[in-house]
Amino acid sequence: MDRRIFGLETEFGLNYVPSDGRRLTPEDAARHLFRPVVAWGRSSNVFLNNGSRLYLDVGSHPEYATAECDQLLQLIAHDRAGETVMLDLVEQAEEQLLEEGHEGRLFLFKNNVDSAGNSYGCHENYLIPRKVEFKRLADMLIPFLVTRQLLCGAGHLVQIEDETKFVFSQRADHMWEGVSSATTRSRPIINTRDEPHADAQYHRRLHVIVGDSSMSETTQLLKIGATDLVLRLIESGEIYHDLRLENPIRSIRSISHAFTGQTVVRLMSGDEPTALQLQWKILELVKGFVARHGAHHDQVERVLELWERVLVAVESQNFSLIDQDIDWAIKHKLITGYAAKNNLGLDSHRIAQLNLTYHDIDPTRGLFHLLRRRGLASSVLDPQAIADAVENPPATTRAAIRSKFIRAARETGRRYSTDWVHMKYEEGEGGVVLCKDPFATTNSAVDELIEMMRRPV
Ligand SMILES: Nc1ncnc2c1ncn2[C@@H]1O[C@H](COP(=O)(O)OP(=O)(O)OP(=O)(O)O)[C@@H](O)[C@H]1O
Ligand SMILES: [Mg+2]
Repeated sequence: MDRRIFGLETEFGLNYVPSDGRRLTPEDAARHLFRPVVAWGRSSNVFLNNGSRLYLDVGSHPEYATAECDQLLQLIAHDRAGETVMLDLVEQAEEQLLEEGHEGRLFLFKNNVDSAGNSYGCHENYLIPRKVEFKRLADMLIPFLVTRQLLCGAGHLVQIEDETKFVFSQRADHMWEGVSSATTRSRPIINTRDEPHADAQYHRRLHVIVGDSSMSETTQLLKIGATDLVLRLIESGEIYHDLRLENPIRSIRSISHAFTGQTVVRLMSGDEPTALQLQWKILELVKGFVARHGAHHDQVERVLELWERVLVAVESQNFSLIDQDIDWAIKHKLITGYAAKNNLGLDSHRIAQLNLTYHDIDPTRGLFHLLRRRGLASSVLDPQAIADAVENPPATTRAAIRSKFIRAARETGRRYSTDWVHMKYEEGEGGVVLCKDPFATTNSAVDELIEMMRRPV
């Protein structure tokens, strides 16, 4: 697939810390956070002008799902825009709370585990051709996803047999199955719920729920860029080695916990490569594929260079090669440096605090953002691209149609509703348009609805 639709869903951790001793339950804090959203859209589940979806499910983890994107940097910009949207809500909520006599701060974390041990996700969505047999795709993709934590884990602290250890991944300990249709009860690596948000005859939406959220744009680039390349290789139908794992869930955990890349993973074929060897093998296959077919976008070389550099860094245990680029390595340097300087064990409360504050999305408070300002963490985007993505949809996908529709409805004050594929005008003669093609940027039937809205009822 030459052009692919991508979307990223991020659930945030939320914490309210009162300075007047008056606590709020997480649900209450989330409700306060979403008050302006409900005022704007009469619901806690809305689509914004930039084509994204902002919502609060049951519970207290606000979610931002990017609009459909078809380019890597565009996707990263739209994901970062979600942080800006959330920060704006935090500011409004804190003011409102103060007016009601609550003095305190709201914290939002782009991480995957809260202090009570609950996990929440960062889901990746990839449009794939229906004709690729799903079982074959999953068989090939899962070995990559299980070992992908070497490339893009967010780093975490886990207690293993009385010892607190630094591990690769936040999500690894919270995955329970390889492939299934559930997302919460039994968390699978790949979710098979078949909702393509596109023409089901030709397309599927692959829903990957195993990934850690990324603070670093560079890590995000590698995470999505490498996965897209592996998907292209699978989609091509070219020969691929049988790398099926005997026990993906056992492997994902042991790889994360060992934090060496040297964990042996048993394959169904009987082979026993290490996690690193598996990654080298997949990188070699992808490089061969790119050499034969050429790069399909201008970031491919950058993705391959980063991918290789991470594997060299893990193999040589020389993390300085990647400690400005990859979340786990940036965080590992921060934590081990601080622990050594202050003579603290990894089980110390202050170290746990660093592990959390790394993910605080507030640019003045969050440790990742602090490191970036000091030149100790790289980025890939021009900040203007993020500001643009807060206001505007990707111009190259269906999000442009949705955005135009929402703007017109709000300008005219008409009643409307939308989801990923439907645009519905709910007044007068009204009507609903199904926009099945996620690559389309215009739709004449939607334009007619807009015309209708502009006419007096
Ligand atoms: N045809 C498509 N192919 C791939 N991704 C798509 C397509 N259409 C929309 N998306 C993306 O899929 C994501 C859907 O997010 P949403 O949160 O609505 O997902 P969901 O599957 O309904 O999950 P849940 O409601 O359980 O969180 C968005 O990021 C969106 O941009
Ligand atoms: Mg979602």
